[in-house]
Amino acid sequence: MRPKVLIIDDNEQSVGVIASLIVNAQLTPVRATSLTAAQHIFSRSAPEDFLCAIVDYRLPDAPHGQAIDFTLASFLPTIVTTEFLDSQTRAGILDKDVIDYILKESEQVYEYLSVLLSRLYKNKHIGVLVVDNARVHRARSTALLRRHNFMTYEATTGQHGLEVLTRQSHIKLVIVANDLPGPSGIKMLSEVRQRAKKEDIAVIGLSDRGDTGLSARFIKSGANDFLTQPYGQEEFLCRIMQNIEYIENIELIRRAANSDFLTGLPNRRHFFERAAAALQLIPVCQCLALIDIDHFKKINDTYGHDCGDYTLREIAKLVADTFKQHIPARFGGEEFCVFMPNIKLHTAVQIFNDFRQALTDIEFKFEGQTFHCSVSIGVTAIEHGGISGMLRKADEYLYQAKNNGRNRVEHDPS
Ligand SMILES: Nc1nc2c(ncn2[C@@H]2O[C@H](COP(=O)(O)OP(=O)(O)OP(=O)(O)O)[C@@H](O)[C@H]2O)c(=O)[nH]1
Repeated sequence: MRPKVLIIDDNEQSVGVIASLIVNAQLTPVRATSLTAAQHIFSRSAPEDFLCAIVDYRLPDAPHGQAIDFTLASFLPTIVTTEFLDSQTRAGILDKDVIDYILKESEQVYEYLSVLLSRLYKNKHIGVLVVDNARVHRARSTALLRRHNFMTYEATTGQHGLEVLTRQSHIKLVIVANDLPGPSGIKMLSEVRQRAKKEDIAVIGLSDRGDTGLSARFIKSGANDFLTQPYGQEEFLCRIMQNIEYIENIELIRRAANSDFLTGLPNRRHFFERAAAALQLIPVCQCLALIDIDHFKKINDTYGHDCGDYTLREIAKLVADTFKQHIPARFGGEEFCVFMPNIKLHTAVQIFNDFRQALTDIEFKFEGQTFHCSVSIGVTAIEHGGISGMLRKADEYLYQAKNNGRNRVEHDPS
């Protein structure tokens, strides 16, 4: 079920815009035009159904932000919208532990709201580790992070922090103070950098206002960013968002660079990297197979190119599923490749024969047409010449499989 977002606002126009943003973020808007209506809706729902609430500061039955108190008391992460904002109101809103406030003054502000919503949703799966010996500082940082739906972890020493990092692979950001019992925060940072690059785990160093050299030391030692204490809540959260988005963008770029556009399988370049690394790790008992769809041109010619694309995607799903323990890839055109580390030839040949048989049994359906497909496969376990040598050998067997009538597996002599 899609999480819900409670909108408490009596302005039809802004409710319309906010509701469509919520729908675009794949969430479900639930509307209330007053505090009383919101209380009624909420009394009939489970709090965990809601991702957050978007609350107008001034409502007919709650003119001074009382609706904000209600959503916060109901443990709903709250975003405040307002048409006016003097410094006293702003301070009052920020005092209330809200996620953020949005001034309803331009379309760009609604764009920011949309970013905020999708972040709240994504943050649920992101871990942030706070390493600080000062309990008050730790508590403040984790409270702010939890308000934004992050999973938070705390450590009082660098060693403890490294242990947490080892156990929790979803930690993407570490906030570390320098002054820790035992080795310093900078020492911990250099240990983190031996395990993970800046693009994999972001580190923000905490520096004191009086110590200007510390922030530079953090950056030179591999930190992505630094924060000077005492920090404002808005600055803190902007830095967190910026660093998390940096990690996510790199991940997106990496995924795009490593995968085949049509099928989502790893591409040829990525395959070479992974297979070569696996071969180096265990240089014996490796198998490599080339899988080629039979008479694929006929599918394109008979049912059209879109049907050809559909067939490639369907077969790729089967390849990904069957060989998820191994290293599969789309090599280009109608050819797939699988590298199997640590397997005997006869076991690999059995797996490929089962795969070939399973594929011939599938009835492909595309725009009212039904048809069957088959594949020819060449398998080798001869590691001579590295991955390129194995590919040449597998290609020879694939050629034999095509010549011997297709829909078959040819391999090294047993
Ligand atoms: N739809 C679609 N077709 C592709 C794609 N890449 C390559 N092809 C087509 O795949 C076909 C491959 O044809 P051939 O090399 O003659 O091989 P085949 O028809 O499978 O015959 P055999 O391999 O000898 O069994 C060509 O018509 C290419 O245009 C793609 O991404 N999408």
